[in-house]
Amino acid sequence: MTDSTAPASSPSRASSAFSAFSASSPSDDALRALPKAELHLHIEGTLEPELAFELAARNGVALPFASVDELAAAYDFADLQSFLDLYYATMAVLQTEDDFAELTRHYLRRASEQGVRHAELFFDPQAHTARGVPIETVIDGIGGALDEAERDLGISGGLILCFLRDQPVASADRTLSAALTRRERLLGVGLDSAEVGYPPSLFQDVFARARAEGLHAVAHAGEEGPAGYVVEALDLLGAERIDHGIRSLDDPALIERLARDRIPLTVCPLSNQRLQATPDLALHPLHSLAEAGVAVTINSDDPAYFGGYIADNFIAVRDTLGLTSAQAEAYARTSIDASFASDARKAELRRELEAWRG
Ligand SMILES: Nc1ncnc2[nH]cnc12
Ligand SMILES: [Zn+2]
Repeated sequence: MTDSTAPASSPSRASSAFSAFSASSPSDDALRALPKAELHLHIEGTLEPELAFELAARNGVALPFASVDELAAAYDFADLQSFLDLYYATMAVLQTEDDFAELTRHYLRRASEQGVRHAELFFDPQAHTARGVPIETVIDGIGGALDEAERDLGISGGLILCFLRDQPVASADRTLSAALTRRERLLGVGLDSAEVGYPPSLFQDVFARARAEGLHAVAHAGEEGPAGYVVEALDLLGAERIDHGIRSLDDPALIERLARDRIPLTVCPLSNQRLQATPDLALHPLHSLAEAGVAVTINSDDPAYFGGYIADNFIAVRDTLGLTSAQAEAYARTSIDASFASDARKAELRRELEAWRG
């Protein structure tokens, strides 16, 4: 793999020392140390089997599996829906504010070890309120752990409330109203869950209301669904980033638009492999999107289920598609640029990236 596949923002310098660094293949440790922003991470998707069983026992919730090993063995998915069925069933163990805080603490500790310096966490409140868990319990638990991580680990970040697109629009509307009691905790809103048959257009009004509250807007689109859903997410929801978006490649005009308007795609290689959104990681379109000038970032989606956290995704990309140090740095820089961090925080993170290069 040569530098010709580097993302558009990849640096170029004349010095031979830099060129040697630039073309080298980074070690696992270097990829873990690479300062980066995680922009596509469902906090419920970080629930590891061990913690799921611990919380099940603590809360008296029955899991439909006899052991940690039996649960882990079920992580063999044919598509998005087969994953979602298990994902929603397992998260029933999350009941109290403490449970949500503990889940988030576990994730942020791991994220820190994987070089995450800024984390924008998706959460699915409707999956919890439907079980009788108040939305304040969810937001206060996750938000409290984020505050601790800022203090103890130096990780900045925030929360993005995702509407479940396979639930009625009226439920999304009620969820937004309820969440606005914690407005200061929210960075933005997103759209997730089963995609095909649930176009973004359904959620135009609720996204307009969220944007009027000053919230950022992102949306899953083009994971399993068509490129047309990406266009709808941009035109009708005002999405500032597209989560996944890999099917955009089916529409050359859309690719041109994404590149021209610098609309980031938060891509999740291991997820796409595990959910068969891409037939083989070696054929993943990550670098093709970057070569087309699209602002692409590497993320982990639901790492407890898909075999790896964010640095593991970088490592898997290196081992299958190839990844030079310059490319890794460029993907990390794009993640900082595409984040909703303040300009001051972005400047700090870019300095950390410079220091990583050495
Ligand atoms: N990959 C994914 N796509 C859509 N909804 C999700 N919820 C959690 N993970 C998801
Ligand atoms: Zn996702």
